[in-house]
Amino acid sequence: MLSKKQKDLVFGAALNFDNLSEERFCELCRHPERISNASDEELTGFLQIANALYRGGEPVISDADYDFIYLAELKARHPDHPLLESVEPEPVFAGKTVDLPVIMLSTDKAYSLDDVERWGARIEKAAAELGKDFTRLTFKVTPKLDGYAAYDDGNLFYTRGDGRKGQDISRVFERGLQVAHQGRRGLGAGEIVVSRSYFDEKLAEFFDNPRNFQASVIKEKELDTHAEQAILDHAAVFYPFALLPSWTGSWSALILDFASIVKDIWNKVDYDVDGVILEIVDDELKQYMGATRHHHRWQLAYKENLATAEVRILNVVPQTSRSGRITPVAELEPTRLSGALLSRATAHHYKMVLDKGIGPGALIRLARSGEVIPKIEEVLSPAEPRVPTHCPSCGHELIWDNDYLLCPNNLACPAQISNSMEHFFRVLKNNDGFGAATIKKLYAHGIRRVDEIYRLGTEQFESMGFGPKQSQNLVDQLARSRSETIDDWRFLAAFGVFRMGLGNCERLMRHHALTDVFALSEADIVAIEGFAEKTAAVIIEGFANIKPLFDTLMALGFNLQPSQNLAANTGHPLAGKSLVFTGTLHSGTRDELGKQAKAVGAKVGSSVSAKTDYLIAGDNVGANKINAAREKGVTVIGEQAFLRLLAGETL
Ligand SMILES: NC(=O)c1ccc[n+]([C@@H]2O[C@H](COP(=O)([O-])OP(=O)(O)OC[C@H]3O[C@@H](n4cnc5c(N)ncnc54)[C@H](O)[C@@H]3O)[C@@H](O)[C@H]2O)c1
Ligand SMILES: [Zn+2]
Repeated sequence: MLSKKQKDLVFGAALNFDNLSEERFCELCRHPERISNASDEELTGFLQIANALYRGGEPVISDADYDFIYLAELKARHPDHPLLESVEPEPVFAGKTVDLPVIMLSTDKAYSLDDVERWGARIEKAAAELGKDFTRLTFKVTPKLDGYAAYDDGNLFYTRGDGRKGQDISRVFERGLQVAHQGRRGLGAGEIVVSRSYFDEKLAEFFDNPRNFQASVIKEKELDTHAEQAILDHAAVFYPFALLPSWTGSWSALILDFASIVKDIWNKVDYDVDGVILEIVDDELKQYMGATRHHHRWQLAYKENLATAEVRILNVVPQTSRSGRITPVAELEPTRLSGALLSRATAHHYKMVLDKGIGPGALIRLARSGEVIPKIEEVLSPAEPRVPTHCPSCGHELIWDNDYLLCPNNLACPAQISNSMEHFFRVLKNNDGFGAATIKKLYAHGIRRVDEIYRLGTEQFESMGFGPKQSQNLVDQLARSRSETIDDWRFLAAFGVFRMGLGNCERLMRHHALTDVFALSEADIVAIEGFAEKTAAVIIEGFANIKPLFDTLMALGFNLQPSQNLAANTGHPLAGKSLVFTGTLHSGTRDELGKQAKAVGAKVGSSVSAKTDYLIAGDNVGANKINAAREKGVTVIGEQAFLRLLAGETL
């Protein structure tokens, strides 16, 4: 149950327990996994209450749980939900709100270098649009203070509130709060923070956590004596972001040394820090990029997800995959890791199970990777492994295929057939309701192929034990999956041909039309970059195997979108494009880069015309030249963007 103080925070934030009883709220706190069964009303109610408690200094769940479980659930259900698109408000205490001098937003979050690089690519694009040289931009990295956000305009002091209206808390300066580093007033946005070492030494017995303490500093009522003392001791201060220690440098310097820069900045201050903030130092570009309702596009919070845990394996069970390979799935002592409750992990294959001793009782180290079921990377203490001899699904004898155990009974193995059907709908993506449970039921009623599913009507679904509403929904979803457009490469990938996942299908179809894939020779496939000689024969055999099903489904009719690049006839993003280089380049001479571009099928010209696709602008290019190119409809890109295109990536 919640304490009186916590309940006051909820009511103070104009929330109540109408949609979600207090009991249910507490139940969902204790059992995060149950949030997936909560209704939408319960979920949003839960988030709002948890947020009000967090802002009021009484968090009931960890930040990682909040982000990775509860908020993630809302993101998965309703990516455009208004709660996700605005700043999470602070509860309004009894006082009145005032307009903030500037809008204070939240931050966009990144948890991997990939996320950071995607952000960089957006900045590079914006820079090119403004005719700015990306390589010359300065980036700044500062510690992300985990305190209480506030704004100091030199006259009044405000809380962040909902980002647009906050509360006047000027009183805390009257109480003696200092600006960090004996800074002056009026330095804008920052956070009220308390020294980590001081908190541990002097405050930990009186406050649950620093957040709890920070919230107490701004309370209207008289200050707790410990809080008062912390202010007088200058352990609690207002830290304007402008005074934070920082790293600055170019994008390439940042990316090259990312891990050590982050580590260094992270540990620079003796305050709670929950990440680092990356931003560009260029007012014009910042203004150009602007903000969503939630965050500035020129700023990014990088957080780390370092948690690992030592976990005991309870049992290892074999699972037959779509391709017949047997996956070893370890059942674990349920373990909480950066927010998620994990109870299963997979080993790569049975060879690894044997080599590393992945058996019941083994101790492993798990790291959270963003996948739902993590992979076992490290075995700390091995145990006797058990290797199955027969397929857990069909009972057929298993054979070894290199490192893998394989069920060769692919035509009649229930697991392989069901998983293939499930795979089809999952890859197609434009449908709902054909998950494992549905497919299992269909299999039990004799369904073996996807085309059979497409022929079912509501009556047949009902006769198989689906309710009337669900039956209608399944029929509607089947119709939807045939009427909504599907990229042709995605359609091909849904058949699950060995080695023909989404990436390879897309690559293949930049060169060949869907109807031609069954006539391809090994040489045709090997000629495409990214396909190895060894796999070409397997791929052709795989296509031959799916041909009957493919033809049947095509006859049913799907709304397929042919791939674009057929005309250029090589898969490369620069193929068939005309380029012009200008300005000082750093990664090679104009001639060298031109040659490389030609090698992938680009045409290189010396002056810009309406036929030019890309103007690659190095350093020291005048704005006039860039504007003139743009007026002709030419895309202006920087050297880095060009290098990425050259490497086969898209912008
Ligand atoms: N545990 C819970 O119950 C609970 C509930 C709600 C929210 N949360 C946590 O709060 C987070 C969202 O809070 P948020 O909206 O404040 O977003 P945020 O965590 O992204 O923080 C954004 C804020 O960072 C601050 N900041 C700190 N250092 C900065 C720097 N160097 N430069 C610029 N700004 C800096 C600014 O005040 C800015 O407003 C979630 O990720 C979640 O983890 C937890
Ligand atoms: Zn089998």
